[in-house]
Amino acid sequence: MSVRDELLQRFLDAASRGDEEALSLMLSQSRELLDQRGEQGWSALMLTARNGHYDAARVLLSNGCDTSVTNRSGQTARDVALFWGHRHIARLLTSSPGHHLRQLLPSTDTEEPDIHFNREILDRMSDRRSDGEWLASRRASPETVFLLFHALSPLVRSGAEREEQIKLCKLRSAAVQELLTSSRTLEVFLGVDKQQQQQDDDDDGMVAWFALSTEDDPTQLLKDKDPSSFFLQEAMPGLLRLSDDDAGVVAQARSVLAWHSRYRFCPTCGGDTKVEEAGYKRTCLRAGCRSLQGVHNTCYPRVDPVVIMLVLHPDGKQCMLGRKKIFPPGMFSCLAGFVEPGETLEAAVRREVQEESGVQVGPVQYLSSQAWPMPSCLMIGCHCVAVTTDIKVDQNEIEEARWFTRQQVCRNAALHQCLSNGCSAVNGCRQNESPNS
Ligand SMILES: NC(=O)c1ccc[n+]([C@@H]2O[C@H](COP(=O)([O-])OP(=O)(O)OC[C@H]3O[C@@H](n4cnc5c(N)ncnc54)[C@H](O)[C@@H]3O)[C@@H](O)[C@H]2O)c1
Ligand SMILES: [Mg+2]
Ligand SMILES: [Mg+2]
Ligand SMILES: [Mg+2]
Ligand SMILES: [Zn+2]
Repeated sequence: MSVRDELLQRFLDAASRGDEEALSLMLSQSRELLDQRGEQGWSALMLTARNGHYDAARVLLSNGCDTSVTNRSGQTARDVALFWGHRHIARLLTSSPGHHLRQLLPSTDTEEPDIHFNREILDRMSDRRSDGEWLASRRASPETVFLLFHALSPLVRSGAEREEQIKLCKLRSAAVQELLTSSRTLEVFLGVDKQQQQQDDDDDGMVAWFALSTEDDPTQLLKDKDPSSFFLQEAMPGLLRLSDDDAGVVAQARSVLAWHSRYRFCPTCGGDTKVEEAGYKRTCLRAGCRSLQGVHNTCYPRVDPVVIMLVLHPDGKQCMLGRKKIFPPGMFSCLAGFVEPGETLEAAVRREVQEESGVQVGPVQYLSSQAWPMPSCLMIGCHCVAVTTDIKVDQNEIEEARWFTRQQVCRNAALHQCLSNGCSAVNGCRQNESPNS
């Protein structure tokens, strides 16, 4: 027997006996022993699992041994532990695969980021939605703010400070009298100004905000109200040009209005509906409809959960970005996809990444979320770590996906910033550079 073989035999014997001290000492002198295998392909970890030596198994794990290897019968150390009835060791080995991958996930101990569409300047005061008297008094108050929408586009004007920025037109009661009484107007109570609320806790002092959606031809409306105002043409990237305060209000208003525009009839029986709760409910008008018995989510504004994930390479130095065919040239983004019924966020992340890029994902970690009012998604941002690295895009949805280094992404972060601030040169920026350039 060679010196090497003799050393390996002594190492495997120590594992069989559960001699932690001997294992630690031998590993400190000769690390390559860790995953070496002896007769029938048995590793030291398998031998500790066979003989129920929990602490010795932990010594091997803390040295980073590979839990996925199998012996000649195709068993992993966990299989061996289960076969011999050592369930505590099997549990130890269950929590270990992917442990080193989990360490690649960033710390979750960070502040909630200030993301476009997420700022809430209004207290929604949902308890007031059925208080007709109070709503009528707010509607009539000269302080009340009305936002006007047509075909889901808000009425805006150019920002004073920066040319690329746009501002919501905040109309007062006198300017919208006609609209308020028109059957072609839909009204949604959005809430009251949080800042004003803090200064003045008298109910009448509250500054209420409403969204009004009009079916009327906007040309005439604009001429009457404010000649410098206009209905925003395209939601993307138009809505990115709003300030964070305005964007938060639009996220709420646009999502609710989009729901009204798509759910005019009862989803249960197809009957006509009436709007209730200040724009937050549609109730079926057909007597006997099942939706009138008990509480049904079909009567309330819908939100579609979508996972959006940054896939980290197992080397910890790269991440995956992809591009859809419909993206402007040069634009890459995180992969994303709708959560399906009966699915957890983690499962949705793994499935969408696999479908779109062919890459298998291990650990998944939630980061933060974003309201996405096109028309009404909740983007659920996650980090995850890949356990395979070969990319094979689905070709239907994703045209290309690649691994990018940290430097490549950082170089383009400035461009992203530029996009989220509503840079007027967005198209130029996106076309001129890609994360790979
Ligand atoms: N990086 C991004 O891709 C990104 C960024 C910001 C926002 N979003 C939003 O996320 C949403 C989902 O992303 P995706 O398009 O990659 O999803 P996806 O990968 O699940 O694919 C979309 C397709 O899934 C089907 N689908 C399944 N459930 C659906 C549902 N509830 N509504 C609509 N279609 C459904 C449709 O065929 C649709 O074409 C998009 O609407 C987009 O507005 C995506
Ligand atoms: Mg997708
Ligand atoms: Mg998909
Ligand atoms: Mg999908
Ligand atoms: Zn019905």
